[in-house]
Amino acid sequence: MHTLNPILYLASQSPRRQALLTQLGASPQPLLAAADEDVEALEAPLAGEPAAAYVQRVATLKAAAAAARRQQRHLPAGIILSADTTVSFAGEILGKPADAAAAQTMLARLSGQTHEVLTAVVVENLRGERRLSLSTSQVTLATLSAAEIAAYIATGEPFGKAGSYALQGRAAMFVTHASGSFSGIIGLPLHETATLLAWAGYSLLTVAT
Ligand SMILES: Cc1cn([C@H]2C[C@H](O)[C@@H](COP(=O)(O)OP(=O)(O)OP(=O)(O)O)O2)c(=O)[nH]c1=O
Repeated sequence: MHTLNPILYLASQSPRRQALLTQLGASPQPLLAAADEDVEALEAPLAGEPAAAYVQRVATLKAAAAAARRQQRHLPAGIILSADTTVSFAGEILGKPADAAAAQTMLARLSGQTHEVLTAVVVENLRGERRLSLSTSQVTLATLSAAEIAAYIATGEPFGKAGSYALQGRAAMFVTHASGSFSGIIGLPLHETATLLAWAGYSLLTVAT
């Protein structure tokens, strides 16, 4: 048994995105940046940039960088998928915390409040055409004590996560309400992703003989 699907390159170092795609039955191949490529620079918000514009711009930059990387490495043609997730609260972008103090500040701000989680996903087809989808979800956190925030940071979970928490992890106990896309909150909105993959000619349900 084999599928007729093209190669699917995942332009992400996130094991969660890999796992979420695998959950759909896809077989993504990582297409990672070289050590000397300045990936962090891609993720700097512009002054006054709205969160929705920011995630869409960064996800698009990630896809473009991956497409260039594929060509440089003379890898076979394939579909390219990238994504970017951020948290938006009170008009501000809350990205990944730089350190424990930054995580503490973010979690204290999000405590007892409702914020938005935005994920943009970009797919490039075999002809080099790109499509993007934006997923926006709302998450409400319980009021957190200083001790709870400190203990949560000590678990290490906030690091590498936009907004300094992981809904798929221990922070689930802090979430009183969430609406939107669960997979989008944790890094890859799967309905939107499947729709983009279908557009690009990557089938997730039909298996050829
Ligand atoms: C809010 C929230 C974010 N996150 C994560 C998803 C993203 O991986 C991360 C935001 O960082 P991103 O820059 O979107 O992604 P990444 O750096 O992990 O991977 P790459 O750029 O290589 O694709 O925050 C969770 O895992 N759970 C959550 O509940």
